[in-house]
Amino acid sequence: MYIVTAAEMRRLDAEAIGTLGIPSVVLMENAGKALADTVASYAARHGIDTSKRIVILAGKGNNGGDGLVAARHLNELGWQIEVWYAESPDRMVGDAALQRTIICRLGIAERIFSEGSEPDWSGACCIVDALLGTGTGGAPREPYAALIRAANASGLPIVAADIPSGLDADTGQVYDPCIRAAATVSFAFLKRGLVQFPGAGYAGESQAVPIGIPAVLAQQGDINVRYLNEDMLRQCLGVDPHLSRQEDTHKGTYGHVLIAAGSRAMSGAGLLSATAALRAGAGLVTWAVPGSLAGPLTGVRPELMLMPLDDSDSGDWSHVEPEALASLAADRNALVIGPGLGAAPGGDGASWLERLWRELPEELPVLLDADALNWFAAGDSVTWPERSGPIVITPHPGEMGRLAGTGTSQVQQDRIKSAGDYARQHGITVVLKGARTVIACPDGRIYINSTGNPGMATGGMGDVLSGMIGTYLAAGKDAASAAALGVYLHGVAGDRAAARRRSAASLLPSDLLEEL
Ligand SMILES: NC(=O)C1=CN([C@@H]2O[C@H](COP(=O)(O)OP(=O)(O)OC[C@H]3O[C@@H](n4cnc5c(N)ncnc54)[C@H](O)[C@@H]3O)[C@@H](O)[C@H]2O)[C@H](O)CC1
Ligand SMILES: [K+]
Repeated sequence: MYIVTAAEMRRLDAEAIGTLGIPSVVLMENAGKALADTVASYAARHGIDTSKRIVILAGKGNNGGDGLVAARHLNELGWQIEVWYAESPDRMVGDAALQRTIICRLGIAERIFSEGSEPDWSGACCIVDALLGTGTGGAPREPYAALIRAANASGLPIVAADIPSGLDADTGQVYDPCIRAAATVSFAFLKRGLVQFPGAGYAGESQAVPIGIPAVLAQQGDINVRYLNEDMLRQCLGVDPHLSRQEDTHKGTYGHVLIAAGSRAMSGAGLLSATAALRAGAGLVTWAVPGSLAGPLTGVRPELMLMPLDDSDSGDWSHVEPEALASLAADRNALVIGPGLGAAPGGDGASWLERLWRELPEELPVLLDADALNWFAAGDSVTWPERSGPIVITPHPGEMGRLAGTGTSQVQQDRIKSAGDYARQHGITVVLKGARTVIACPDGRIYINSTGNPGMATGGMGDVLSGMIGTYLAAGKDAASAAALGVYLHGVAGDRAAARRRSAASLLPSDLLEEL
């Protein structure tokens, strides 16, 4: 499923009309009919009393035109319709003006909004928001803003056409005000703003509906952001989300993961990551730890191979030589480094990592997480080493902000762009964690995850994810597939664990290990 920006949508729209010759009014008809169908199915599913009026809020652009088509189809169902224009409908042009003429001829009730005259919400059962769509720029101006505020204050369920009015279609940022929709029907393709927060929270249940723009246009048109679900994993990435195994395989088939993680205060981070690697299906997992921790950790997880590295009794990585870790990596299939490492060796973790790069096998896939990212970000160099093996990083927004030198809030303002730009510029795979994790590949492909829940916002969840992706890298999957598979299944495990506990709040990373 493709996810587009407003500009990409306009381009595809223009190609469908100009190159393929599909009349624009046909697209509008399909959009409006899909909007009416969504309203009807929403009303049926939620037991809405449709003997009351449906208020259709229409702007003067084509989004308003879609609303008028929906008004006509809902009128056909025998529902009471009242169209409220944000501004004089005489200002409508083209297809939208045509729809308005039809509405007039049908005698459907229409009013123009102004201060002091607003819909009688008490007589209404739901609202259709067809005020502003992808042709909008900036915060809604008056009188659109007042109408949006009034609609939100009505307490009625709102079904939005294409995007909730007031949402930035490209970034997921919301202007003040923004429609709080119960459902959003997005035409042809999902818009980026619907799958990134806070926008995703304003869109309610969102879905894309076909309106006659062939998907092949998106395929040919360099649209490289996709929604990550099982179909996408199978069809685009060629991976089996159920991880079925061939009979004729052995532990070597599934790879040997080396996890470099944990320090005295955060040994659990390493244990979670290494256990997740096992549960994700690794053939073998070696957990490298500062030597003075090895005693108490021996046997805590019998399947793990524990490899103590000389730490001069520090209990952390400050005195572990990178060359000692690199020598362990020699016959392993992937390295995960970062969870719970603690303070940087000699206060200069970047130099430590540089020494590590020099000694690591050139083709070994490496995943860097947590403290390893902070060590790198604190260094002078902003370039990642050139290696034949892939590099995957799994930052949360704070770590991403430090790496990119921009700060957390800038990252969050446009997560897709932040992760995408960094991946392309540095030639590495970026997993930007958070609600709707973004996976960005060096070749420009981007996947937005569809699984997971807010119960996963708790310390240790990232450690589980890094171990899982490490396993898929060790099993020979390319970086994009390993990252996408790990992120997707991590979310599925979180969703199952939350359902089993009947509580997201009480979810622990260890619960996910049981679900894997
Ligand atoms: N995707 C498709 O192929 C189809 C999409 N359709 C619908 O068309 C809209 C986009 O229509 P457009 O006319 O370009 O823009 P809008 O309806 O979003 O309205 C823009 C309208 O509002 C004015 N305006 C701009 N910014 C503001 C603002 N901040 N505040 C107030 N007013 C603003 C501007 O002057 C315009 O007049 C898309 O979302 C779909 O719903 C087609 O119907 C079917 C094909
Ligand atoms: K809208």
